[in-house]
Amino acid sequence: MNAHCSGPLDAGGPVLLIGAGKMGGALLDGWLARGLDPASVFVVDPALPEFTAERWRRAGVRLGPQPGDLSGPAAILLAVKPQAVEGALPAAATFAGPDTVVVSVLAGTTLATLSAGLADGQAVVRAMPNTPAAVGRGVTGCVAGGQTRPEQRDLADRLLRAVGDVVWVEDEGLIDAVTGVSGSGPAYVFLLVETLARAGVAAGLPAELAQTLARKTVEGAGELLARSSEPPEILRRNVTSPNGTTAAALEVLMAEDGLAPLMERAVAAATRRSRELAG
Ligand SMILES: NC(=O)C1=CN([C@@H]2O[C@H](COP(=O)(O)OP(=O)(O)OC[C@H]3O[C@@H](n4cnc5c(N)ncnc54)[C@H](OP(=O)(O)O)[C@@H]3O)[C@@H](O)[C@H]2O)C=CC1
Ligand SMILES: O=C(O)[C@@H]1CCC=N1
Repeated sequence: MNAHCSGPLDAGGPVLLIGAGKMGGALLDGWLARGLDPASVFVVDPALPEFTAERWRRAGVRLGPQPGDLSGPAAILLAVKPQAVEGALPAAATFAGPDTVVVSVLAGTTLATLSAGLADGQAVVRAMPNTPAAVGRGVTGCVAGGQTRPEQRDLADRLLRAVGDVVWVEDEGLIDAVTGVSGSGPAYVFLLVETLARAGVAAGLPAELAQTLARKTVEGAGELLARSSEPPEILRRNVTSPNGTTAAALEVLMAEDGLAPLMERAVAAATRRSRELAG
């Protein structure tokens, strides 16, 4: 089952989200959009803006549970900043039961760090989603800790697959590069829109028109890529007439000092930062 399949999402028990900012909020919105029963969702986040809190409260999500309100949820989704992990793990440990799977989306926070803050034998999954999860179009790379039973891994998979595609790796070391490509990747695409619009202005377009054209172009190209079975290279070639305008632009972008080495450096920097966050 994936985000595009029918049938409401069923976690088989309560789900507790700890940290409901940009990523946690995107996951929660994705779950609700996929039909997860709001009454089974609990949120701990002392910093929720009131309009967001009110929207979720009205949807039936339960905010600010106390330990007596919830014991041993099926899953705890940890989505605080990596720097806040030490404050959040004790809360996760308080709510977790022996069968709870704790799924962390924290960049650079290792399975070992998570396990050290939880009860012995607690099932843990380290996941790296991305914000298109909010519209059911995310992609998440995950690795399961050794104590995680198959049905707990399946639950983590269901929660993450409800908001997009999911890939599992066996080697935790790969999650840093997953972060560099897909976790951070949406930002590179949004930057592309911004810079394409600015380049349009530099080429003589009014700013608003340049922004519309850049945004619609990336939206349309993404949709075409999503719907086509062709690899991106063929889609690129389909735009490129011999000796035409695209060829002129690609000569710049595909030069030795063009986009490829720049993207390689960017992804390497993100990957390195993810490793640094692990301490
Ligand atoms: N944004 C993204 O695209 C992605 C983010 N991630 C990961 O997701 C995690 C969250 O990132 P993001 O959503 O951007 O960050 P946000 O700051 O938007 O969200 C984190 C939320 O958690 C709250 N919080 C802090 N401490 C606690 C606590 N002890 N208990 C409950 N809530 C707490 C924060 O409050 P306050 O503001 O007061 O600190 C904030 O509201 C990070 O670890 C990041 O690495 C992973 C993939 C993609
Ligand atoms: O920038 C970050 O650290 C997080 C992880 C991936 C996307 N945002």
